[in-house]
Order: sequence, then structure tokens, then C-alpha cells
Amino acid sequence: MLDALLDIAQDEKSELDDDDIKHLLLDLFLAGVDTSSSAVVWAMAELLRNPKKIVKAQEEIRQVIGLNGIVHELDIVKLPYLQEVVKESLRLHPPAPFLIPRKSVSDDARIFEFLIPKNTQVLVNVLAIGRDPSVWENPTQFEPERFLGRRIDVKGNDFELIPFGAGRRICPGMPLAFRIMHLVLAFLLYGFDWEYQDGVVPENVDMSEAFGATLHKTEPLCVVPIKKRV
Ligand code: HEM
Repeated sequence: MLDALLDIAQDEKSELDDDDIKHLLLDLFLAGVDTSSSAVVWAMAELLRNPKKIVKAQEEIRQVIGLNGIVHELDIVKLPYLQEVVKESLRLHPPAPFLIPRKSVSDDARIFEFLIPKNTQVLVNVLAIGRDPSVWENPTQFEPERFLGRRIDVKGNDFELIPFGAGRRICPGMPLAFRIMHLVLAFLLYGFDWEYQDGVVPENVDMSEAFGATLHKTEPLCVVPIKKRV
């Protein structure tokens, strides 16, 4: 990315200067690091407190990759259960729970029975949408299997699941985030088995959320990696 921006800046006609590039990169770090890491932590936390599901995900990955392999980007399509895990985790724990604040600038707008006057700041509560019992069965349960055979995705086409937003200002980092989430999870699950520390058991893992622009666990997830036995 930096390479491409520097190339553009070198062109005499370019209006991009060093400060623009620094700000752009800072934007990418701010928007991309916290969100991606929180997404991976929540997915691991949910899998770890659902022992059957973590084993199912590990078996799928280990079967596809084989012994002593490395997970590649192209393997993601061969891991349907892992894809369901990612969707389900983003449904329950969207890293940006209110998207980014919007303002209705052009005119008053009406959405169903709601009137949104011109110049209103609008927050889209993605967290509530993902847990809405009129849309999702057992909304608070972590059930990746709910996506089995359903074409619903997180790419802004299905408004019941929009962790990256939708429309013109949808997250531009989505393709990268999608790869990061699947690859990091696949590596962690492929290479290691996981155990809780200090007698913690799945049933009493703290899953409370810290309020903020990005959704984090209140308590850090403390688990011990055990190297996979070949
Ligand atoms: C799991 C990871 C991520 C999630 C859940 C996420 C989610 C979001 C959401 C919800 C928005 C606001 C969209 C809207 O208001 O409709 C957004 C905006 C944005 N995201 Fe991401 N994001 C993630 C990763 C990334 C990464 C890896 C990058 C870049 C490297 C990135 C760059 C951005 C930028 C620059 C914006 C602002 C776009 C604009 O205002 O037009 N995001 N993201």
C-alpha cells in the first residue's frame, strides 16, 4: 500500500503529499488493527467455550491441510465450517457495534415508520440487529451451523448481518479483514490445541463486553497453546 502511494506521489501531477500519505496510513492502522484483532479474539473465545465446535473446526482444517502443512489463502474456500464460525462470531460480536456515525444531510428521510429529520446523526446498532430475536433463532447462542445451506453473507447484501456496514461507505478493508480472520483462526486452530489457565472451565468464561467504538472483551482471553501432536 505504501509502495503504491509513494509511486502515485512521485508523479508531478499528483496532489498527494507526504502528510496525506501519513494520515492515510494512520487511518488504515486505526480502522484495521483493533477491529481485526477483536474479531479474532471473540471467535476464539466462542470456540473455546464450545468444545465440540472447536474440535469440529480443527478437524475440518486438519483434514483439508493434512499433516505438517501451512494454511494458504486459497484454502479458505475449502473450509466451510470455519467460514460459518467467522460469520457467527461477527453476528454476535461485531467489532464496530455502531458502524461509523452518519448524518442525513440532504433531506428528511423516512425508513418504515421512522422519520429521520435532515441533519440528524444516525447510529446503526449492528450489535442489536445481530441479536434481534425476530430475525435470529436463539440469538444469543453461538451456532455457526445456522448458516449451513444459507446464502447469507457479511458483504453488505444481507441487512441482518452487516458487521462491515453496507453501501457506498462499506468497510474498504473488508477483503483484507476477511482473509486475516480466516487465516489467523485457521493457523491458531491448525497448529495448536488450547487449554484454559488456572482451572477455568468453559461454562464460566467471562464474555462481558467493554463499551467503546470497538467491541472488546472486558477480561482478556487467557488460554494456553499446546503444540499439535503429530
Ligand atoms: C474484522 C475486521 C473489520 C471490521 C469488522 C470492520 C468494520 C468496519 C465498519 C463497520 C466500518 C464502517 C462502515 C459503515 O459505516 O458503513 C468500517 C470502515 C472502515 N474500515 Fe473497516 N473493519 C475491519 C477491518 C478493516 C481493515 C483491515 C481495514 C484496512 C486495512 C479497514 C479500513 C476501514 C476504513 C478506512 C474505513 C472507513 C471507510 C469510510 O469512511 O469510507 N477496516 N470498517
